[in-house]
Amino acid sequence: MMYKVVEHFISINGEGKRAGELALFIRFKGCNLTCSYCDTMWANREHTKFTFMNKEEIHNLIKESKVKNVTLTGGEPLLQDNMYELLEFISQDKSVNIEIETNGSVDIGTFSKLDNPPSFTLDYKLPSSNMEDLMYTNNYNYLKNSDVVKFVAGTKSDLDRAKEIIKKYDLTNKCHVYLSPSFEEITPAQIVEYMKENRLNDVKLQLQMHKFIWDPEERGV
Ligand SMILES: C[S@@+](CC[C@H](N)C(=O)[O-])C[C@H]1O[C@@H](n2cnc3c(N)ncnc32)[C@H](O)[C@@H]1O
Ligand SMILES: Nc1nc2[nH]cc(C(=O)O)c2c(=O)[nH]1
Ligand code: SF4
Ligand SMILES: [Mg+2]
Repeated sequence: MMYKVVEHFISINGEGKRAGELALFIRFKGCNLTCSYCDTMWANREHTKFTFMNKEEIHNLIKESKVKNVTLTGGEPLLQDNMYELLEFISQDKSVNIEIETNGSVDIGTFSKLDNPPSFTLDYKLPSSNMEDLMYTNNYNYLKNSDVVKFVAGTKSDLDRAKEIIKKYDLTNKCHVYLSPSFEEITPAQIVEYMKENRLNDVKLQLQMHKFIWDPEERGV
């Protein structure tokens, strides 16, 4: 099976549990959502060029990189045909930590049953994304304590909704919970204020570190 890869690069992970650590990023083409704030819409467009890679080539890329942390992102990585087969293959290599950035609309149930399952960073798309209706909340039954549920907020009402969802599904007792500003739509300080006012314990503010280090529009960093 072949997978559509639009870019791969080594950087520090700007997001997630391993933020600040080196990671190899593999970005897959295409997405089923159109979030209002998406910073990688280019990867989702029909005309965007890609390279077909098979599972052995992807595993070789990982081995040759000599980087332990691998982030599969996109686009929506879990929508590639036969993603299960790729994950089954690369997860046999216990020397790598696989993280998957996924949008919260795709069922992660089958992937979480792998022998050595990857860590998921599962978004819950808030109202200002315009994608909330497509969230598949049954996924919260499959969360492991190494996973993350992430809320990208652009408004105060987004934060209210995130608070409700965290409570409704008891997320802080199931996994890590991150709140992240939709870049330049709300300030990190406003999120911290909200966390203080609402005593949001066990929730972490997360900033996209790479957008502070490099030009926020730059690709491949
Ligand atoms: C580009 S997405 C790719 C993976 C998957 N489609 C998803 O949405 O999780 C990777 C992460 O970047 C976040 N993101 C995209 N645009 C952003 C923005 N403008 N500000 C903050 N985070 C953003 C997404 O919410 C997601 O957590
Ligand atoms: N440095 C860096 N860290 C990231 N963490 C998640 C990313 C993504 O686009 O999914 C990303 C990215 O594009 N760059
Ligand atoms: S789900 Fe992810 S890749 Fe798709 S539009 Fe939203 S942020 Fe962009
Ligand atoms: Mg995600």
